[in-house]
Amino acid sequence: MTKPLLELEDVRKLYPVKKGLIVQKEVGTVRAVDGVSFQLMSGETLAVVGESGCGKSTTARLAMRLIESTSGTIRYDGQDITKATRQDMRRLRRDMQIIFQDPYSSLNPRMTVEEIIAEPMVVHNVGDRASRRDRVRELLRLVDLAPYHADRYPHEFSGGQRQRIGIARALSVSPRLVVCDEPVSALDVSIQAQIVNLLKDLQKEFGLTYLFISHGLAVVKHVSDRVAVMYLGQIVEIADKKSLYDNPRHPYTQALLAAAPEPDPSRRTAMKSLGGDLPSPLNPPSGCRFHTRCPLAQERCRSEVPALREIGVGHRAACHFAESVPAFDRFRNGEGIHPRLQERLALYARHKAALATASA
Ligand SMILES: Nc1ncnc2c1ncn2[C@@H]1O[C@H](COP(=O)(O)OP(=O)(O)OP(=O)(O)O)[C@@H](O)[C@H]1O
Repeated sequence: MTKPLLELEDVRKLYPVKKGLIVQKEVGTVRAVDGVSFQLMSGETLAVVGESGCGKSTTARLAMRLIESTSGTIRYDGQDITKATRQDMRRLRRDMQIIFQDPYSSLNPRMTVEEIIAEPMVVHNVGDRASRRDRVRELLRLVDLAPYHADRYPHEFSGGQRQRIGIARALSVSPRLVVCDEPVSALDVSIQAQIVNLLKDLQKEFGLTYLFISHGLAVVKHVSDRVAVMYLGQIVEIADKKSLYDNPRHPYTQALLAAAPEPDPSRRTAMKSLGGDLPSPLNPPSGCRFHTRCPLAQERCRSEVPALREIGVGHRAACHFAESVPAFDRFRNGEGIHPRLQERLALYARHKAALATASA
């Protein structure tokens, strides 16, 4: 039986908002992450998906304790890291590495590829100069680059190659947990699949555990074992991949699936046409946070907060009507679909058609 490598229990990150020129007064709180709980099992990939601003990156940074949580417990390999000392954290950081979204800005342009990849080994005092040199070349081969690339600079590489360098750097200290913060979002669609496949191969070879952050469900379909969907700082649905894609129970997950069948750049506009703007985490709606955009919302959704409850084996959703939300298969075929949602989908289809005409 596998053990959780990472556990978050009711974790919150609140940012006070202050105003005033001379005397600063607290005027509100941004609820960036608001009561998030999940377990990430050793060797699995959990994808955290949601629109921009829903708190995915904050969750990732909290998990690695790159930022301090306001409340809640974060356990890494059974140890509560919110209470870990600096020294403990230094040791643990070697075990948890991060791959960033933008391969253009995350590599220091003044450093050679060798220096970039070796940097975590230097920071964590791993090996001597000669062994680090060998390790860099071995890592370059692992990510399908050539050993002679070690002496070059980042600007000499394409986006996909730079991301391979970022991956080699993360793996240089043999971590167990790798946080992948939108690692393919900045890349061409044709390159995305190559990087996703590389990450999957490396996971198999080294038994890595991935926390994979993405704003689109299409990207994580091939890489994840389980998926958590976030909305305004909270997880609204979490399930194994098959249940989530075949039988999404939260109207927001359904909207994400309907609006973004493939990773295309018009996605965010598409979400707008599905149900208004994303509310601010500074002043989130009462009751169910999704009620202001939900085509199925009823009176109680405005006042009663839905719990994230079990609706199937390992499948949890935070919707008062999770059991009665139309099944996605029928939904996809246009039958049994709620009229208001149908209207929104028609609007989306018109919007896409208009985009296609405009770009023709
Ligand atoms: N240091 C900060 N101070 C105040 N608010 C913050 C801070 N960091 C993040 N936030 C807010 O917290 C919310 C969640 O941010 P976060 O970056 O985690 O979202 P995200 O889902 O990762 O979005 P993106 O995909 O755009 O990175 C946002 O509304 C953001 O503006």
